[in-house]
Amino acid sequence: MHVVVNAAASVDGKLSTRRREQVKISGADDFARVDRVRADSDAVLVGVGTVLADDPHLTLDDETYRDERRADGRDPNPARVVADSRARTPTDARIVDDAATTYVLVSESAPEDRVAALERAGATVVVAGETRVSFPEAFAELERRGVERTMVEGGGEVIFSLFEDGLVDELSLYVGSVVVGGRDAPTLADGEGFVADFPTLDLRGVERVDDGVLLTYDVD
Ligand SMILES: NC(=O)c1ccc[n+]([C@@H]2O[C@H](COP(=O)([O-])OP(=O)(O)OC[C@H]3O[C@@H](n4cnc5c(N)ncnc54)[C@H](O)[C@@H]3O)[C@@H](O)[C@H]2O)c1
Ligand SMILES: Nc1nc(=O)c(N)c(NC[C@H](O)[C@H](O)[C@H](O)COP(=O)(O)O)[nH]1
Repeated sequence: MHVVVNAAASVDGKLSTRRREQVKISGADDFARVDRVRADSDAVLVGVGTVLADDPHLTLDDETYRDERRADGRDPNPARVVADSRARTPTDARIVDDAATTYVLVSESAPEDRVAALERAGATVVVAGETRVSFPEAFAELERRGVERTMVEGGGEVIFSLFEDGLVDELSLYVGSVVVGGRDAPTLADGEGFVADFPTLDLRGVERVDDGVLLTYDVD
């Protein structure tokens, strides 16, 4: 599985506020770039924290990208994937609607009634890991279902885990010209944090976009 992480952070590295309320960090050009990266992916993944905070739809905004994909014999929108160990995704979340295939990755500890409710709402549930989603296992299953390229749109807990598992191939970080602050505000990589063996990156590009900077990296 090729994994591309994309996020937008404030200059102080925050993805949202201490209240976990969404902040519009990207401008129009960056959101247009995000749409292109989505269009080039088989799936777009977020954590359930992002679903509960932002209720994202994760489909393509630009109809021409859907037309391109149809012409290539692909689904018009990439699949949507939620990492959701305990199946907390609300059945009326926008990510569960019928605009695209939705996979909910859960652990063996997910309550059966929640799993059944998500399946009834049209989601495909993939069980991987005992108490927390195991990304290596879940990605192997997604690959069996034809997902070879996944874009990850956050949040900080999921991004940290993917770095911890050594699964990230590329990172695009848009740094917006704003200060959010807050010691408890989500950052690009939260989780437990590393104390040694920090993942290192190769800086591939630096580009001014809107009034911020787009940094692109390959992960070693
Ligand atoms: N600026 C951006 O680019 C951007 C992008 C996405 C989210 N956000 C913000 O980030 C916040 C949400 O991020 P978050 O860090 O709270 O949540 P998250 O989206 O990273 O989801 C975390 C949840 O995912 C589930 N999960 C399942 N398996 C996991 C695993 N192996 N490792 C880690 N988590 C696993 C757990 O239930 C966990 O609570 C919101 O405030 C949102 O607005 C910002
Ligand atoms: N690239 C980016 N720039 C931002 O400034 C910001 N706040 C997000 N946040 C990611 C988050 O999950 C968003 O909610 C989805 O990018 C919305 O996706 P939809 O339009 O609903 O498909 N992402």
